[in-house]
Amino acid sequence: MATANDPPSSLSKIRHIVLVLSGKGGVGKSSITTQLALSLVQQGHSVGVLDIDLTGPSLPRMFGLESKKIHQSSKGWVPVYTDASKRLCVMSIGFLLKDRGDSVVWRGPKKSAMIRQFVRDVVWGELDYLLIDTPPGTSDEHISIAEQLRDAKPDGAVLVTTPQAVATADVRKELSFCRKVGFEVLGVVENMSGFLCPHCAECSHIFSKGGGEDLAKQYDVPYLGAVPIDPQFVLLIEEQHAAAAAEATRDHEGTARNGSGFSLIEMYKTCKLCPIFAKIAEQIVESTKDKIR
Ligand SMILES: Nc1ncnc2c1ncn2[C@@H]1O[C@H](COP(=O)(O)OP(=O)(O)OP(=O)(O)O)[C@@H](O)[C@H]1O
Ligand code: SF4
Repeated sequence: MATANDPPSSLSKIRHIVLVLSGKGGVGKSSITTQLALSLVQQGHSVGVLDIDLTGPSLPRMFGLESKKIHQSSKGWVPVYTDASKRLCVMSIGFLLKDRGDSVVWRGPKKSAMIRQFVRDVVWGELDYLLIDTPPGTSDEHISIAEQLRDAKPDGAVLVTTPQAVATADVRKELSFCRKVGFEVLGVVENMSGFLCPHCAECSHIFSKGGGEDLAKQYDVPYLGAVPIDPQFVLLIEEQHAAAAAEATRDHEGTARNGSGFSLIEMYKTCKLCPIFAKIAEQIVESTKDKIR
């Protein structure tokens, strides 16, 4: 018989659970989660992505799924699949809002209840990786997810920072949070580490550099790599957004639907950040391969 301490059965067929955290907002946590998911899928893994940023959910847009809604099955909420191959699915509060512009202004208990539902009532099925994208800082959402995952043995957390001292200072708080709640730190990623010129692929370090690597050394945690700002990645997301909007309009008008033809998984292969993330994903696979949940 299941007891209160048993891990949620919704997570029982998930091999690895990895959280993505950052101390500061806007450092690119959702972009990192998205690209990590795409890289893991390209390497043959099945991936689910849970967005617990309840006040600023950006994953539906990142994955071109803004017009999608969640379906309820007899077993619970069915996440949204990005394509017919069913290798990548996403769950976000963004799919539950009536209007994309609706804001979520909730106190702690309501947020905790929502996160509990996201962990327990989603039909994730069999997955190699569940990536959990969190809001910045160490807020109600973080405490709730730590409580919900207490018995589910998550593999650990990836911390995202930008190179500047102000961002790395905030990541220190995140490191201390991970230690308090028992999340292993799988590594630090330094995002927005230089600017990739779209013309010649030269990387200019417009901010300082090396803050993420220094932090990793100081705290004796793995450094997973530096990710430059790539304007092509922003264009890719915009292009996908336009394709998804056109598809939603066709649906609305009742035009025969054959999909937008845009596959983020395929298109991402053309992005200069793709090989960088392939290496980051390989390191995460290596560090989690012997962990059994
Ligand atoms: N390496 C990158 N190259 C190009 N654009 C990037 C990169 N990283 C992030 N961005 C862009 O910066 C913006 C903010 O990124 P993102 O939404 O991922 O940040 P976040 O840390 O998740 O924000 P929030 O604080 O809202 O959770 C987005 O428009 C994203 O496309
Ligand atoms: S990096 Fe090279 S190609 Fe890019 S803007 Fe500068 S000079 Fe021009």
